[in-house]
Amino acid sequence: MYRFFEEYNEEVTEGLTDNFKQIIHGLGEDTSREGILKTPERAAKAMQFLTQGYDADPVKILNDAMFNESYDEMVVVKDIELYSLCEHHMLPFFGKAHIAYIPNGKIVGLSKIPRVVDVFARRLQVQERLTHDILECINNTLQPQGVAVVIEAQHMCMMMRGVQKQNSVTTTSGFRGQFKKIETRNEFLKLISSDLK
Ligand SMILES: Nc1nc2c(ncn2[C@@H]2O[C@H](COP(=O)(O)OP(=O)(O)OP(=O)(O)O)[C@@H](O)[C@H]2O)c(=O)[nH]1
Ligand SMILES: [Zn+2]
Repeated sequence: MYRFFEEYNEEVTEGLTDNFKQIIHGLGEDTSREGILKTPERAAKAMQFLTQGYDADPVKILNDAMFNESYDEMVVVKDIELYSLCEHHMLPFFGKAHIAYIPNGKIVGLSKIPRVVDVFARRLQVQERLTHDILECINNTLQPQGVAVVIEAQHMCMMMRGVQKQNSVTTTSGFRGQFKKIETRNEFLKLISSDLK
């Protein structure tokens, strides 16, 4: 889901470039200065890159890589790095997602799980909805016996500005199916907190 230069939508790039020029001017900068001359266009492309998740179909990503398999133990993919933008300030929040599911006759290609994380992270988000979007997408598409999502993230809007707390980490989680059971949930939480590599 990584855009290449050719794939930037020209009309969108032009519109965003004009707007970024105004923003930069509004901030008191000289938009004709050499170092800044191309910045509106760079920013327009950067923002399109960071929100490319709107164009992707996470259901298709999962559906195209599902295989019949009788394995019915927990599958855990942990420490998936993620970068998103908070919808309130459009500043980054970033951290890790830990995801598990228990198959119900079908497994999914492992790389597709981080891909689904990226599809939802590369949009304007709040951490709670990001967690929920990933959870529901895997639950509805793979229809496993259970699915669990934990996200730990730091929000630049709480670090660089506003309350200016550098060390707070926000954790959100969601559980479906078998993970509603305390033993299953505990096994997952133990696996994601272990240092086993
Ligand atoms: N629940 C939730 N809140 C978020 C997330 N990202 C940013 N926020 C918060 O969104 C809130 C917006 O609050 P407002 O009072 O409207 O905005 P603000 O005046 O800029 O708030 P401060 O950040 O406290 O200065 C802030 O409390 C942010 O910390 C998120 O992913 N989830
Ligand atoms: Zn914010």
